[in-house]
Amino acid sequence: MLGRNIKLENIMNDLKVGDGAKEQRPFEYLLKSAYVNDNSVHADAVKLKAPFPIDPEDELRILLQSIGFLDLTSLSADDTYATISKLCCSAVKPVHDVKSLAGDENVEIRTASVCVYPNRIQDAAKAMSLYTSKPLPIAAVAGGFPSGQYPLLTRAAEVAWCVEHGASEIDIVVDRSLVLLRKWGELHKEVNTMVVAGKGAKIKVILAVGECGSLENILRASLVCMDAGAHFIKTSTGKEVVNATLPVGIVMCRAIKIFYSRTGKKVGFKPAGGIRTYQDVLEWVLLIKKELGNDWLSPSLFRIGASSVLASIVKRIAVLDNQIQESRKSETTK
Ligand SMILES: O=C[C@H](O)COP(=O)(O)O
Repeated sequence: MLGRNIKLENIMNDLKVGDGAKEQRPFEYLLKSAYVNDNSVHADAVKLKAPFPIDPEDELRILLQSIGFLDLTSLSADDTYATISKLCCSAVKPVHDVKSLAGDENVEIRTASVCVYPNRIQDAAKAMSLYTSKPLPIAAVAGGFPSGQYPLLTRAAEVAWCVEHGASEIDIVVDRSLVLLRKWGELHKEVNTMVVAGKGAKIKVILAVGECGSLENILRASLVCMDAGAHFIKTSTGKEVVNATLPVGIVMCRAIKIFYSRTGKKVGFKPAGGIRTYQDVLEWVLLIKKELGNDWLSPSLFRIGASSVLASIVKRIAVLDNQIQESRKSETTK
């Protein structure tokens, strides 16, 4: 038996709220009463759309920091060693020297991890060893990615296999039918089984929000996945028609906040899928700052999953770097 079979109604009775006091209401009550006001969430999301203009030095700092949040991803059916090697090379040296920074600050700019299919884990490990003496974590997708429509036994075995072959982070998918049919006990069991199979690896649970039916389902599924042991909750696989959106991000962050206030446990958040531009990244960073605060602005609690946003960030960094240097020059010649 790979996982502990925990009954949802028995699990949360003794959880604590943030101040250490006992939470009286059981988790099941919280789950049943969890409610989303869709209109107000959508209105809050619109406010995140207009954070510009930002001071160039602040923007540069945020974009450089955001590289460190990236799970630099390649999840294509035609990935080969060559693709993964290129990915790893970009991950360990994502930008050329930024002249407006001190030299040693440049050395620290790397992505949080690389994210690949299980069969490419060893390619990533090999390539990483060629490019750096301090390899980045390798994340693998598993658990019947991207659909989750496979037996739990093989999905859990896939998680264990990935860990044995060198992945320290596993991005698993949920079976969307359990969310749509609100089978929360079964969802809890599935996620917990895969967490246990990961033997301590960081488990990011992908809800595939575009296929969850409603914001309320997303809120409830987020709570269940965290209670089942998810270290991160993640929006999307990148393969759904609708992937990461700001309203969904708000709801998932609020679930993280509720869970934290009940348990004192900080669960991470990973938007992924369709994040393509540096403006998207700025919006997600702002969302985290507003909803969860600066504590979450760290790779241990915030990741961005993206296969093709890095080029946009790097291009913008070069523009800002030039702009800052020009303005420093003109300051000194005054
Ligand atoms: O987990 C990451 C996603 O697969 C990335 O999606 P993307 O290719 O739309 O950036």
